[in-house]
Amino acid sequence: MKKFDLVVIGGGAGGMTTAAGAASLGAKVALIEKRDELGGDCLHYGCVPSKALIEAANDAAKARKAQTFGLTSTGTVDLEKINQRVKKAVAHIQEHDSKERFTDLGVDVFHGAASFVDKHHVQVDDKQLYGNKIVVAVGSRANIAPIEGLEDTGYLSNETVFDLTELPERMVFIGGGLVGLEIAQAFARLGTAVTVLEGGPAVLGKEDRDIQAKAVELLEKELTIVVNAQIIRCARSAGGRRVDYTIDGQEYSEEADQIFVSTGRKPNTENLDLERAGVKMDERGFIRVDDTLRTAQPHIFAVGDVNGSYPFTHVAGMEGKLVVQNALFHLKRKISYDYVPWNTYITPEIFHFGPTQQEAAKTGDVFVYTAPLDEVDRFTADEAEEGLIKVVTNKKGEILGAHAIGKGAGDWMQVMVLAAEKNMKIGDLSQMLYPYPNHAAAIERVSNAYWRNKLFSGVVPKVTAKVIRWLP
Ligand SMILES: Cc1cc2nc3c(=O)[nH]c(=O)nc-3n(C[C@H](O)[C@H](O)[C@H](O)COP(=O)(O)OP(=O)(O)OC[C@H]3O[C@@H](n4cnc5c(N)ncnc54)[C@H](O)[C@@H]3O)c2cc1C
Ligand SMILES: NC(=O)c1ccc[n+]([C@@H]2O[C@H](COP(=O)([O-])OP(=O)(O)OC[C@H]3O[C@@H](n4cnc5c(N)ncnc54)[C@H](O)[C@@H]3O)[C@@H](O)[C@H]2O)c1
Repeated sequence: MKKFDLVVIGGGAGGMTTAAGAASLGAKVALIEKRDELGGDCLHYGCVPSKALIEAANDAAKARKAQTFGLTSTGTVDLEKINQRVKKAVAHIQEHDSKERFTDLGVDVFHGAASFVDKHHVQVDDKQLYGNKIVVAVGSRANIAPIEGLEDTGYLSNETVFDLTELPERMVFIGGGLVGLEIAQAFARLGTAVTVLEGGPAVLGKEDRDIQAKAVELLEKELTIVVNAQIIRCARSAGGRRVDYTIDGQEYSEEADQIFVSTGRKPNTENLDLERAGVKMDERGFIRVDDTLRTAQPHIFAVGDVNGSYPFTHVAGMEGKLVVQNALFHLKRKISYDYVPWNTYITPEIFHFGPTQQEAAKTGDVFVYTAPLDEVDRFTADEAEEGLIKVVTNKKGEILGAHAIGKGAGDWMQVMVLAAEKNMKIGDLSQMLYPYPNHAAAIERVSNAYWRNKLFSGVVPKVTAKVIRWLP
């Protein structure tokens, strides 16, 4: 039997970061992945294909609009070719996440579904591996809502949608979370008539209210969003497929060629035999961890989607890095989610960092600085003026939260994370130069609003006026 300092189960974002980090420090590491390729959901069925599809859809939407800005292009869509482009992006990144890269680092890579034999032994196919420490990084998958007739009617999920070869004329999306909205808008931009049926009272409910309102206003120009929709059944119909639902007891139906289901995620913990290792799960099957990411067994850790914290690739990576230190050096470093930003890749993008205005207001006095993007020259030049930026501070001007919706916001707002981590104040952000005319000047604009409030109202202008008159 092979013995390892660290056995990592799951070769996605969390598992790969952990395995690579531990091997680079000299640990003897096994990485077990049940699929043929490493990379996990993010690479194969999540972030990468969805972002490639979004980019292609935005190109199609631009091509269709071309005449309005003096170009000619039809914007005709060939979904098979578009999905080839998506697969090319996946294949390219796969090279970086290849088995060879990990074996070169000294990691022993095993393919097969792993399960626990006991607290230190893991079974993969006919092999048993011993792990002094073990990291569970098995991720999550689509949690398909139990809807009458859905299985027989047939549906798409994030695992099958990128194999479509024909663009559907009409699509219904059940579930308006991040997965649903990003892909729904991409199809709308490719030319599909899209309806999103969301069971809850709102979409993008975690966003700042002004950002959410702007996002919904813009999305509704391209697709239909129905909230409080209680799905009762799906069925085949003469026109293709049908979804029946109620709102406040009133029954409605939506016809579609394809139904896409994005009703949340569930952890991949069923077949791991975690109870043999004494690892505890919550009622939904997510692995319980403490703030050092240890499970009920101090030598077994859980990172990424499977621990139910923040289901993002960058969080899985952050957790993996912490676990390398805690597992190999017996440390008790605590995870902090204080500086976790996320982007919603609808168009225009949403950037989210820290508490929203509404959340921060519950904890004390807050100051809010906002600017609409139509006041920032580059957005005007790009004809992308829809959007806004909002920064929430305490009374000292320290950044609590930063939120934006606008073209490329997920990139140009990144500096806000650094500013908050380094305890910079909003005023500091107007002290750096912004090469004219970049999009990040939105941040300059909002930080200038801070100085305008501080300096140019109240007593300061009265004093400076006197000084100016007094000087020769
Ligand atoms: C459509 C979509 C778009 C997304 N877009 C983004 C985005 O833009 N940005 C972002 O930050 N996040 C995004 N996410 C979320 C992101 O994909 C996840 O948060 C991330 O993949 C979690 O990484 P992980 O390592 O925990 O799990 P995964 O990446 O899922 O990796 C888990 C791995 O474990 C393997 N495995 C499972 N069970 C076993 C077993 N018993 N034995 C061996 N191996 C096993 C799986 O095959 C898989 O390869 C998106 C998700 C979806 C669905
Ligand atoms: N840009 C990104 O970083 C990105 C993109 C996609 C996904 N993700 C991650 O993946 C996670 C999962 O996303 P998701 O969209 O699958 O899940 P989610 O939990 O974010 O959204 C699921 C939605 O489906 C709705 N729903 C559930 N059951 C329903 C039903 N029967 N009928 C109608 N609506 C129903 C829920 O109310 C919810 O709004 C996200 O939380 C996010 O962290 C990130």
